[in-house]
Amino acid sequence: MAARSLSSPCTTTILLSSGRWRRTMRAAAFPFRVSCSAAAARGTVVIGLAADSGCGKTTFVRRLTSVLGAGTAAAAPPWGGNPGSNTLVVGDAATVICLDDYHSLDRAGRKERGVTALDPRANDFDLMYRQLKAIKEGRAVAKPIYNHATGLLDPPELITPPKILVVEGLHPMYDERVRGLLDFSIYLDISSDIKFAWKIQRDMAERGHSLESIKASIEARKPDFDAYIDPQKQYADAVIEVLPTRLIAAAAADDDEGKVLRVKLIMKEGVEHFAPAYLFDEGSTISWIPCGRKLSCSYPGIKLSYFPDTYLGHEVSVLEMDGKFDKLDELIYVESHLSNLSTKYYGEVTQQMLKHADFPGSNNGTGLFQTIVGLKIRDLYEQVVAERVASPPALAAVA
Ligand SMILES: Nc1ncnc2c1ncn2[C@@H]1O[C@H](COP(=O)(O)OP(=O)(O)O)[C@@H](O)[C@H]1O
Ligand SMILES: O=C(COP(=O)(O)O)[C@H](O)[C@H](O)COP(=O)(O)O
Repeated sequence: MAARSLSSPCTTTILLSSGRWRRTMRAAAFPFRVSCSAAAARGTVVIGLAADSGCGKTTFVRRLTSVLGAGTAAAAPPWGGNPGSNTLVVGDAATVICLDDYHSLDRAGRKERGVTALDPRANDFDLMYRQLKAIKEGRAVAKPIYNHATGLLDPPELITPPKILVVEGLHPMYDERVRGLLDFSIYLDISSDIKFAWKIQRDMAERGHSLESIKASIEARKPDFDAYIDPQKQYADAVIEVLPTRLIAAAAADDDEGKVLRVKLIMKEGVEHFAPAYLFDEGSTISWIPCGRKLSCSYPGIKLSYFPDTYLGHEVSVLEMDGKFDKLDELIYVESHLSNLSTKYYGEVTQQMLKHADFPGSNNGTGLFQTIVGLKIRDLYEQVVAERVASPPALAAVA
């Protein structure tokens, strides 16, 4: 079959995964010569998104790819790919890979050994590191696929270096070497009761699991979550923490099944290319109830806060929103009091939120802060590229 070039100008070698895949690759091969774009040759910017299962990674990724891929094709699986692929390609702007693809044990293997998917022994961090490093340096890789439908490891798929690579999953910040490749990292910290409500609703509705089996799986995973997933938040540049509301008395809030949320955007100070967003006055401590003539609020209202704090030993700025919006278009009133949003035009946050009003969390701080983080990531990428254009890396670094 004739070789096809995906794009020009630079041809790369493919970094294969294990010997097992090497054999599969020879048989199936990829019917094209692999190339990378000039932007990728300058180095891919790598973003890590960590959270436990059912904590909203997929939902965040949908908002993020909308911001990053504006004006390009909608996110789609790789060209000619495996239907079991977990990868999303957003034109040449961004690619999102799921780190579940680096499970070294399939579902049966985990069962046999009595380990969960959260246990590092069920994951191949050496391969994860080698392949992410290769992509960051502008080389394509043949990444394995973990098929969530079958629980098996499928033949690999080709990942060419995008401008922005988002790696989402359970462990993007667990391995020191992988962590060192991240240009920016986010952790979604969802308090237990809310996480359980989200996961139960998703796994029953979309995955056909029974309530009992979901509860059993949550219990079985808890020790590994505490040991291997939760500690990653100390490394995150931004943490989105989702907590029960403080606007309603605890008992009444429980009855409401966590429908009103208090959400914190915890932003590390001193991170290169990342200037934390703020409310009214940078560095000050503010508490603001915006409800009134310009913002409609039904019970229990909305409270926004902004303050400096320390988080796991780091200086941070925190934006907090408790409550929910009644009318999303009125969010512009709140947006106009926020600064350092990295928007390209007035009202871009509100426009993004309106565009995806049907996504979960669009009426509260989860959607608002995910959108803001998405804009900050776009801005970080643009700053990195501007710097590289001004001072290109040595050719040896990307060869
Ligand atoms: N901000 C949110 N508010 C309410 N429900 C949410 C929110 N984010 C996610 N969910 C729900 O939680 C479930 C899991 O979300 P998902 O994005 O699939 O998580 P993950 O990819 O981390 O497993 C989905 O059913 C989704 O609707
Ligand atoms: O923890 C996760 C990630 O899931 P999510 O996509 O919810 O973050 C899954 O349990 C494992 O990857 C195993 O998958 P399975 O249980 O399907 O074999």
